[in-house]
Amino acid sequence: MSAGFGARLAAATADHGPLCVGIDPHPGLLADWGLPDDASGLREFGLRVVEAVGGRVAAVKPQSAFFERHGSRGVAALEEVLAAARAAGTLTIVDAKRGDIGSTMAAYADAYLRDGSPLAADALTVSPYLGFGSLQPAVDAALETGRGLFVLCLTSNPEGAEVQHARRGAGAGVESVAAHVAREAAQVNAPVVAAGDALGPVGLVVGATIADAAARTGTDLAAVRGPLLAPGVGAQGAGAAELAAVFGDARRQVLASSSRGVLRAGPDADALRAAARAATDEAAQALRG
Ligand SMILES: O=c1ccn([C@@H]2O[C@H](COP(=O)(O)O)[C@@H](O)[C@H]2O)c(=O)[nH]1
Repeated sequence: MSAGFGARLAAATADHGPLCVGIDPHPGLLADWGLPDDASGLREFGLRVVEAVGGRVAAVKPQSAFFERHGSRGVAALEEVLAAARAAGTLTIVDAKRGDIGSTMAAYADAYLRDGSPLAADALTVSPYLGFGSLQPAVDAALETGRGLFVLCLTSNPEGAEVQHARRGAGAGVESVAAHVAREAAQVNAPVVAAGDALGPVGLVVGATIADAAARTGTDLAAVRGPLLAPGVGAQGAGAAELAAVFGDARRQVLASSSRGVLRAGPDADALRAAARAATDEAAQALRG
């Protein structure tokens, strides 16, 4: 891969708009689509989404949990969906929220961020709650291979606040956990951006549902100089107004993410495409206007 993830994502959003379509094969959606709740159903579901929106949206984001439900066959289906998205020229983000001590994190990095791995994606969601430093092997792999990370920062669920808004440090150095995560990501991105990339490889997950939490926690999203993955659009209730209000100055870094909001239009490919187009237009108006 020649360009870094931040640069590739910036190019993809310039071409297709700031939307990522989540591939979340919920049991209920599989039933609505007339597919069995087994590995063959997952595979068909994922491939139909890629067929409908591949080459038309900036990225797709398979949710690993729904594939893991069906064990090794489910993971094999995820591998096929990733390969199909790659073949369609669409960026892939595996939403697996991995995080562990450094040596185990290195194994996760090998699985999701190394050339030739069957689960390799363009980016991976990771959890910083074993300490941001525990993510270093994944940061190194992302920098080496031109891939990216999205680190959980201010997640879309209300329970996230009890950890992410908590204060750490002492004296003048007191800051929220979310602000600390953002500052650590900014430090990795700074040299990459200084070298000319539009965005660095370490992004954050910041829910479109968090209202004014970035300001309340002192989290400087624009300063991260990395992409901001914004789940919560559609089924969780956020739309254009929320995207514009949450991200303010950082709005050009945002990749809005919608799963059920698009997937409920399926299984018809034209209907899926139309739902993705409408969600893209709404996000573009909120974030690029
Ligand atoms: O803060 C977060 C982080 C990840 N997610 C994931 O995004 C999708 C949302 O699905 P919708 O159907 O669009 O609600 C899902 O895979 C979550 O695990 C999130 O929602 N919030």
